[in-house]
Amino acid sequence: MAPHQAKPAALSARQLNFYYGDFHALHDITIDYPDRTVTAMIGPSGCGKSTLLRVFNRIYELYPNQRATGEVFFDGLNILESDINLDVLRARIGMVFQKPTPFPMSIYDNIAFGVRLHEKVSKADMDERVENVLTKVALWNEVRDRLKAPATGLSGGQQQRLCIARSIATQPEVLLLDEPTSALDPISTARIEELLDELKHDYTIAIVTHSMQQAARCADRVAFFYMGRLVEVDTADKIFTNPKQRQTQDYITGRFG
Ligand SMILES: Nc1ncnc2c1ncn2[C@@H]1O[C@H](COP(=O)(O)OP(=O)(O)OP(=O)(O)O)[C@@H](O)[C@H]1O
Repeated sequence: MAPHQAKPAALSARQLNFYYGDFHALHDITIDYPDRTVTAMIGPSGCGKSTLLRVFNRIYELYPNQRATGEVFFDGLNILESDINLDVLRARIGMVFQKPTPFPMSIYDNIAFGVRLHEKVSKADMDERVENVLTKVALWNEVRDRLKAPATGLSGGQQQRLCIARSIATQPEVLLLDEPTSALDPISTARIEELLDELKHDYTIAIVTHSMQQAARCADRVAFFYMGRLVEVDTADKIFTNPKQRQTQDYITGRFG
């Protein structure tokens, strides 16, 4: 691939609208998430960042009166179509939430649980899978001697790395991260940011963040949202040095939000 050739989109929304009952939360969102790229989603509280992430794995369908219109393409399919297998979709598009959400089970089983739902894996292969993903998230050395201990005994930063490990254990193609470091100390935050840099070689990543510094450090592309609309999306460099829209400029320089 030539250095400046655009990467194909792993995930694309087209004319996407989202409603909480009568409230129209997302307006005509059209955006591409290029393959194996980190896209940060920024914007003031309530602008719709988390709502958009929740559309991408159709988690909103667990709640009544929430609906999306438009199209979201993933691997050639519109994933908003009704005949999509949601278990498979959620294994292929993994999500990590703001607060670490380990299952109330052992460190090992936190990872093995999701894998067992989707695949028949021998004990030896499962052991290898667990070691592999824990190594990827730089947690293996910290937990290798207590894999059978409850995950809830880990620190917040370790729990969040475990949740990322759990998401990648089912070998997704896309990772959705909703403010994954907002509850973490600076050292755990730095480790997760380093991790994103590693993971983007294998996964397409969309991360919601309130930290401009984090977006600048981690993201290849940045999308700025305001009041349910996508104002602009561009390379991180352009958004932070020369955005096209005045609203973006105002937001990144702290004039509002
Ligand atoms: N369950 C819900 N029912 C009704 N309205 C909702 C619901 N969840 C979110 N909203 C509204 O949808 C809009 C977008 O919310 P969303 O959580 O996506 O914003 P956000 O940009 O992620 O905000 P934050 O940065 O504070 O997390 C807001 O106006 C919010 O009040």
